[in-house]
Amino acid sequence: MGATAAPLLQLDGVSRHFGGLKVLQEVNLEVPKGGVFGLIGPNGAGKTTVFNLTTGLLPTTGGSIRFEGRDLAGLKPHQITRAGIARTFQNIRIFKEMSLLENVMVGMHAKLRYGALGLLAGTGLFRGEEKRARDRARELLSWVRLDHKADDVADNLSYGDQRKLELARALATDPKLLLLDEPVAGMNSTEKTELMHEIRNIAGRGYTIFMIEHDMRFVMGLCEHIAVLNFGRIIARGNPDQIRNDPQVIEAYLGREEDEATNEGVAP
Ligand SMILES: Nc1ncnc2c1ncn2[C@@H]1O[C@H](COP(=O)(O)OP(=O)(O)OP(=O)(O)O)[C@@H](O)[C@H]1O
Repeated sequence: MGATAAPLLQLDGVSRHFGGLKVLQEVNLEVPKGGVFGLIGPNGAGKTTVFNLTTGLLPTTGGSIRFEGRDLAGLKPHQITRAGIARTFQNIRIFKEMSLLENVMVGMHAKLRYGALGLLAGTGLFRGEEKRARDRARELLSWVRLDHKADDVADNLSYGDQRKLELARALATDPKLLLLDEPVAGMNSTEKTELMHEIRNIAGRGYTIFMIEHDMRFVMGLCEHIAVLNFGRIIARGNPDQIRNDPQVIEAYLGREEDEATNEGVAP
């Protein structure tokens, strides 16, 4: 066997408790550099908590999280963004009264010398930088096929397009690792197919995608690697075929309420 490359993101024995509630217990997870990695699991399994710990929104109760070999403990969210990790949220957080272009430019402030407010005010001094930022924002919007709506107000977007805008804004921080929390929630099947294509292209540009998603067709169609979380523990890791056929995974999904299992079962 050849040497394996160091993972981009590594969770080592990570736990998170809320009072007596052990939401994550000794989670070990390695997200390799490149491609699309999926984290799945029943509702309440602890998936979003993994993202909240990785992005510094919450401290861990135990264990370590490393990004490019660097321990993230104690770093503030904006420092983690600067280190190269960006995310979207399950509940959309865009500025509805701003244009799409402005929303993406706000995402750039972590990297710009003069800050987003200076940019948006457009007051001359930093025009060169502003133009570059606008061009880049337009380019990122084109990656999710929203560039033709760049000057529209974000409030006018469909729910699916709002999710895509969030994705473009996360890319504006120039991340190496992009965390997507349920990217297709609320999308129709045409939008899902388009987004699958767009995420594949983004990964093809060298970004690593780490995605939480309930839509099994989407996960199985897009992810090279999948980990399954159940009651705060990783119960399986592997490629889509291995996950689909893993008895513990089938049990975790089919052992639940019938209506949930029907909507989200592992069989595509
Ligand atoms: N800040 C918090 N304080 C207290 N409990 C929390 C907090 N964040 C999450 N939890 C609890 O942790 C558990 C796991 O939540 P989490 O959102 O990580 O699950 P999930 O797998 O992302 O679920 P879903 O698929 O429904 O989004 C839930 O019981 C939730 O109520």
